[in-house]
Amino acid sequence: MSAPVAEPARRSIEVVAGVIRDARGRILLARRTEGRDLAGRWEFPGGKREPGESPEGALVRELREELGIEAEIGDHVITVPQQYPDKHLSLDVREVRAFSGTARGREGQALVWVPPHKLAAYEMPPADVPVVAALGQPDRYLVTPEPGATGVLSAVDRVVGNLGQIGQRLRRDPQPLSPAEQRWLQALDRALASGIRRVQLRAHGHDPARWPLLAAVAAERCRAARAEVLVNGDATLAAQLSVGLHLRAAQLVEPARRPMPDGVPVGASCHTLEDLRRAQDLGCDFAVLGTLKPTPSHPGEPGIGWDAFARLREAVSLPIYAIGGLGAADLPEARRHGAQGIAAIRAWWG
Ligand SMILES: Nc1nc2c([nH]c(=O)n2[C@@H]2O[C@H](COP(=O)(O)OP(=O)(O)OP(=O)(O)O)[C@@H](O)[C@H]2O)c(=O)[nH]1
Repeated sequence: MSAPVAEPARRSIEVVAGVIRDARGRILLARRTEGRDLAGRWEFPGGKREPGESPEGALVRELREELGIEAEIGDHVITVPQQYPDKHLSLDVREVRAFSGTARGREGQALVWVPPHKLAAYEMPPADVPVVAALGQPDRYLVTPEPGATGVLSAVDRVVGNLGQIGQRLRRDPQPLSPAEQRWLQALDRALASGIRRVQLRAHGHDPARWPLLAAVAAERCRAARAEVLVNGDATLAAQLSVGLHLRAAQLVEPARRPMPDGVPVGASCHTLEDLRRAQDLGCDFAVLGTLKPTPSHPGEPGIGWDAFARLREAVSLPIYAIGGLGAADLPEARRHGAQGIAAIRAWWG
C-alpha cells in the first residue's frame, strides 16, 4: 500500500496594489499579460513585496517599474486575504494620493481608465471583488432593532385589546403608526442623516400584521436619503416594496438560485464557511459574518475574533461585513482583515 500523498503546502505571497485616479476620477486598471496566472484579467497595478520592504516602498517601486510613474502613497483601502488553488495571497490595497509622469504599460500590459461605477464590469481576480466593493459600497450596514411595544394604536385599542379589530382598523386607516413606531422612524431618520447608506429592515418580535406598513414607510425614507434597503427574510415583502432581500442563515439552504432578479440587492447572514460558500453560490452581493466579539444580544458566545474572520473570508470572494459588538472604532481593523465594514444595530442606530 502506498503512503498517502501529503497535499503540497500553499506558498504565501504578499502583494501591494494601488488605486490610481486621474483628474476625472477614473481608476487605472492593468491587464495581466499572457503566461502569468489569471492572464487576461484586469487588476490594480502593483506587485509582490520583497523581503525587508514596507508596503508603501514596495508599491512605489512596482508603480515605477510597471508604469513609469512616481507615486505618493495615501490611505489604506483594504487588505484581502485570499486562497488561490496554488497559493495564499494577502492583497494590500492603498490609495495613490498623487503621482508624477504618464502611466504607460512598460511590461506590455494594456491599461484602461475606468469610472468607479463601471469597475464591476471588468473581469478581475477573485481577491479584487472585495476591493471593488470597498471602493464603492458603504462600510456601515445598519440592521434595525425591533420598534418596541407597538401593539397599542391608541388608548381605545389598549382597552379593547383585540388584535382582530386592530387589524381591521389598520386596513381602513392609512396612518396608524403608534408612538413607538414613530420614534423608531425618527431614529431611522437620524441614522440616515449621519450618513448610513445601506439598511436592513428587520423587526423580530414586532407585530407581523403591522410590519409591512412600517417597512413601507421606512423604505420610502431610505430611498429619499439614497440609501439601499433590504428587508430581512421576506422575499414577498421585498418584491412588494421593490427593495432588496437579506437572507437569514437558515434560509440559505432553501433557494436553489438567487431569490431576487439581478440588480436587486441580496445579502446573507452567515456563521460558517458552508454558509459563506452557499451565499456566494447563490449570487448574493454581500454577506454578514459573526458574531465577532461578545455582545449582550448573544450572551455566552465568546465571538470568533478577527483572525478567524480572516480565515473564513479568504475561502470566498464575497464582500463581507463583520457583526457582533463592533462600532466605528473597529472599522480600520475590519478593513485590515478584509471586511467590507461593520454591520450593527446599536452602533449605527440613531
Ligand atoms: N497587482 C495585483 N495583483 C493581484 C491583484 N489581485 C490579485 O489576485 N493579484 C494577484 O497577486 C499576485 C501578484 O503577483 P505579481 O503580478 O507580482 O507576480 P506574478 O504574476 O509573477 O505572480 P506569481 O508569482 O504569484 O505567479 C498574482 O498572483 C495576482 O493574481 C491586483 O488587483 N493587483
